[in-house]
Amino acid sequence: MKVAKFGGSSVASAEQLKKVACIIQDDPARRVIVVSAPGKRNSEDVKVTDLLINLGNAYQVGKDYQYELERVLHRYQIIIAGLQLSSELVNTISQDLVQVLEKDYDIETKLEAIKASGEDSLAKILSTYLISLGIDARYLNPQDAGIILSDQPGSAQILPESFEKIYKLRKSNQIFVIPGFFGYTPEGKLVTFSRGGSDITGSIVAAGLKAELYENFTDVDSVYCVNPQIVDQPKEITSLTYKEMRELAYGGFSVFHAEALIPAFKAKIPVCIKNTNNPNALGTIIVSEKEVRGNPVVGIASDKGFMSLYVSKYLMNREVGFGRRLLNILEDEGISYEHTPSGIDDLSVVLREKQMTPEKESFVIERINNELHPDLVYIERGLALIMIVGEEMHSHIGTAAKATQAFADAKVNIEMINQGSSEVSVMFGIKEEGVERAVRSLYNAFFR
Ligand SMILES: Nc1ncnc2c1ncn2[C@@H]1O[C@H](COP(=O)(O)OP(=O)(O)O)[C@@H](O)[C@H]1O
Ligand SMILES: N[C@@H](CC(=O)OP(=O)(O)O)C(=O)O
Repeated sequence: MKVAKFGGSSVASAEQLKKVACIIQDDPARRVIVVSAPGKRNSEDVKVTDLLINLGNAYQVGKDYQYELERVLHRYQIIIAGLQLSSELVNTISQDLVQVLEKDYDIETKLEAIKASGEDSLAKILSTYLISLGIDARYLNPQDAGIILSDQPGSAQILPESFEKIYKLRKSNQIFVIPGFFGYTPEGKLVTFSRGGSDITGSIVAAGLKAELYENFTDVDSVYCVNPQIVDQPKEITSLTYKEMRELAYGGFSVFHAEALIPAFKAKIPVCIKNTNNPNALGTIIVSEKEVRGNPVVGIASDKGFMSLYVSKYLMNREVGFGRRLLNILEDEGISYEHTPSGIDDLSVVLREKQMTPEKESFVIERINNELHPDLVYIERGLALIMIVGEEMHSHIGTAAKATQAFADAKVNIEMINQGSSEVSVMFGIKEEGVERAVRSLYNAFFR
């Protein structure tokens, strides 16, 4: 049994959904299908999830939301017409959405339900289409599938009791179409994962079903060793380990959600990234262990939007509890941190920039000054992280030297370096404006 997840680009139009139906029909083992909401049809287009967020925002501020509602419904209308399905389906979807808007939910749950309706409606459209082709398919709500999540709206996490429930779906011979991106708390409240979270649903369902394979269909032939938007036609990665993919996804390989690997990894389910527009291409397979490749670096990931909180105090190394008290101040503000490169008398805390609003920033700085009495404290915004990743790095001499030379060649200053103790990755912090130059130079050093 295989679980196939189709991302937003794969379900963006009737033409794409026809390809999806062919892929499902091509392999009888593809028994559970997870779908995203319709994504962009071209670079100027808007994802349905973003249209729904606009609709929710209009509703929340008490604005007339008819325009936003029409834009969402129009996307479904053209898909439904293109698949030659009854226009009744548009009415049902429209009624469902209006019902969510009118229901007596608290505002947070309502916004979550509006956001999740993109996946839900698309799953209904695809299952209806598959039935029209004579396939024994059925829409399955995540609650009925057994997807039970923690009560963290917008960043929910799977609860362990889910997996046993999902396993029961094996009994059926029908093809299930499950909407991705959301689930329910044990109390029955709808909650979503973070953005891009349909990948997580697919991984959870594959783990629960103990599937032989989790196929993740997207719009590229494989995972490339570097973002194809930065380097033209980069080398394809045929196989990589869960650990490598986890690091690369975290580092900015947006092709797969950074949190999506854990369920598949724990259940030892191989993951394959494939192209809906070219399903015969081999794709990229993600497994526990792979053969020795010879190149210590498998991929180079980059991401913008970080900042560093720098704190310096003479004899910091001897002050018991300094780090804990600093991190406590961030915890009190609900801020999570990514890395903490440190020296003898100084410590930097690297954070996602959007967490630190200007109000939080002045409050945090004031508390650090009052409670920790540092010699110096400042914030540097506009940072990017670049990660070079590869399981073979630990047995290769000179990888970091080659990387730092590549930064020098690109005339990019390295602000910080962090090598994880597992030696699967080395992370470099630089100013955002140097990212593309540095990534191209690293690509030349390791792959050309
Ligand atoms: N290293 C990489 N390899 C392949 N694709 C990448 C990589 N880094 C970023 N991407 C981007 O990820 C996109 C696919 O992810 P996404 O847009 O989330 O797909 P989907 O619509 O299937 O969910 C690709 O079109 C590509 O531009
Ligand atoms: N539709 C949701 C979830 C998702 O996974 O989408 P996509 O497959 O287009 O990344 C989002 O846009 O965040």
